[in-house]
This record gives sequence, C-alpha cells and structure tokens, in this order.
Amino acid sequence: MWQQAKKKSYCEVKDPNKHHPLIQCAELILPWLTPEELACISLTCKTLSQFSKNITLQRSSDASRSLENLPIPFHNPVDHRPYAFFHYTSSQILHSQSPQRQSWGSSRFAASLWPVRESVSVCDCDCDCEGCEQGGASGCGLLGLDKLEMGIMSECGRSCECGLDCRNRLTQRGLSVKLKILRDERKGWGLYADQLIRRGQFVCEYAGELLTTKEARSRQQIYDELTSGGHFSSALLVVREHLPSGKACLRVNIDATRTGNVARFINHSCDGGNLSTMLVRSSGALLPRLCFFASKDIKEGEELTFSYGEIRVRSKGLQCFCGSPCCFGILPSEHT
Ligand SMILES: C[S@@+](CC[C@H](N)C(=O)[O-])C[C@H]1O[C@@H](n2cnc3c(N)ncnc32)[C@H](O)[C@@H]1O
Repeated sequence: MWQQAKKKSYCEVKDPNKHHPLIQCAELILPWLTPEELACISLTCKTLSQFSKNITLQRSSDASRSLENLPIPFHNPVDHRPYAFFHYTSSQILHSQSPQRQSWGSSRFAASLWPVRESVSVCDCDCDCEGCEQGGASGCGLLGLDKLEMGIMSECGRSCECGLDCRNRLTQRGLSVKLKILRDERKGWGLYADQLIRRGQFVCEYAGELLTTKEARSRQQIYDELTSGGHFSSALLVVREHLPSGKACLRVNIDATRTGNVARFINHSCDGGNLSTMLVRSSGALLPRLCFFASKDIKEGEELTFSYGEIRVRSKGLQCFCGSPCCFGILPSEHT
C-alpha cells in the first residue's frame, strides 16, 4: 500500500496551483491533520486531494505511525472506514504528555529501518541483580505456564546495570510479532495475529495515558454517554494490584482511547480468549505495566482476545458478540 502511495509522487499531479506556497508546504502540514480536517482540505484542489489520499493510504498501512518495530496495517472488509484515528504511544505516558497533534502519514517510514529484536536466548549482561540471575523468561524467550498463571512478574529496569538485551526485559523491546487490525461488523476493529504466535510469547503492552482516579471517573462518564449514542469505543482500563499486606490495593488507570497503542483494539471474549494479562514490575519503576502474553498457540489470522472481567454492573450493558459457547450476552462493566 505504501509502495502504491509512493509511486504516485505528489509532483506528478497536474494542478495549476502546485507552486502555491501553501501547497509547497503541504507535505509538512497535512500529516498533522485529523481525518475531518484532511477531508475538508482535500476538497480544495487536485493536488491537496492527492496528498490527502496518500496520507490516508499511509495511515491505513501502519496504525503505529512507524513508532513500533513492525507496521500494523488496518484491513476493513466491512465498510468504507480505512482506519481508526487516535494518537499512538508505545509506552505509558502521563495525561499531560498526551500530544495535541501527532504527525501520521508523513513521507518518512522508519519502521522498516528498525531491526525487530528476536527474543534473547542468552543473558550476557554483567548485571548481578536478583532478577537477572533468575531470568524472567525461559531461554527461548517464552514465559512458562507457571509464570503465566501467576499474573505478575518482575523485570530488570532503570535501576539495574543491564541493557535492553538482558533476557529479563522480555516486555521492553517493543513488538516482535506481526499483528494486523481488522474490522468486524459487530465488534468494530479487532486485533489479529498475522503470524503463528507461540504460547508464552510476549504480544504487547497495554499503553496509554495514566490517569488519576478522579480523571478516570470523569472520562468514563463522558465515554458512557458517547457509547450510548453508538459509534464510539472507549479503551479505559483499570488495573488493581493487591499489595502483599492484602489490606491495600494499588490502582492504575490506563486510558488508550485518545492516545494508546495497538492493545486498544483487543476485544473481549467471555471464555478468557487467547491472551493472559501480566502485571510487570521493572526495578526502578514506580508503577507496574500491563502486558499481554499468548495463553495458547495462536494461529495466523486468529483474533486476539482476553476477558475484560467478570463483573457486569450495568444490566443494560453493551451486547457481547464474542461467539464463545459460554458467552454472557453482555460485556463486562465495573464502577470506575
Ligand atoms: C478496547 S475497545 C476494543 C476495540 C474496538 N472494537 C474498536 O473498534 O475500537 C472496547 C470496545 O470494543 C467493543 N467490543 C469489545 N469486545 C466486544 C465483544 N466481544 N462484543 C461486542 N463488542 C465488543 C465494545 O464496543 C467495547 O466497548
């Protein structure tokens, strides 16, 4: 798709306005526009219409805006929507760091230049921290079933001396499996495997804006209203970590609705799906990260799903279309 977009060079378009200063800067400006702004500007002249088409092609070819190791394309066999618009972040960010605008669809395409780091089989770092000695993952870079079931793991981090090649940093090297985003008539966009993924393999982190509970509650109210009007999907996840005392619980609110990563497209399945969630604590980091690992072997083309929870506080919640034999009929919902 990107190749196609490139072939039709901007200069090839015949338009008497093409030397206008605004059009000369279009390649710099247009990638920052929202789809609505792009649609408006594309009505003005042939050249800008062609620019807009090229940007749309690039946006559809990589949801990550080249911020991941691998491009994550959108495919829509259902309707005319070429992609879903949101700002991309590959890691947790503070609410205040969320971009107002983000370039997406510029002529740069860095993803293919970044090497995809395969799982590291030997830890040759000099770090003598406990985590490194025990190793977070097995030699082949897969998590064992015992670890997957625990739902919590620790990794080396900022306060260790090792680097990203340390095998105890399995979730810190970005995407290493091919994924794609597909539109379903009833569930909207969903995340799919674009290659075989082995049980225990790291898939992705749930990245987005870190919110205070107050902000999370106020956003959830807005999202609920928008959702009841239809055509809106929110991706606000509340993670609760029970502390060893058993008396307190650490709450982390991650909102991937406006700014998030590929995990915002993972749909719910009442049978637990094929992904396990793990709370990953890295040494030196205050907050844990939520990461997804394959809980079984996942075939190429299979949808990636997990359970959003067991609680359904809204009896008139959204209808669930997970299709599993134990489907509850409505999606889980909690008091935020
Ligand atoms: C985190 S988003 C997942 C991506 C979403 N499908 C989209 O198009 O952006 C959560 C939303 O997806 C939809 N969804 C997720 N799982 C679903 C399911 N099993 N059945 C129906 N809709 C589902 C609901 O609208 C839900 O609020």
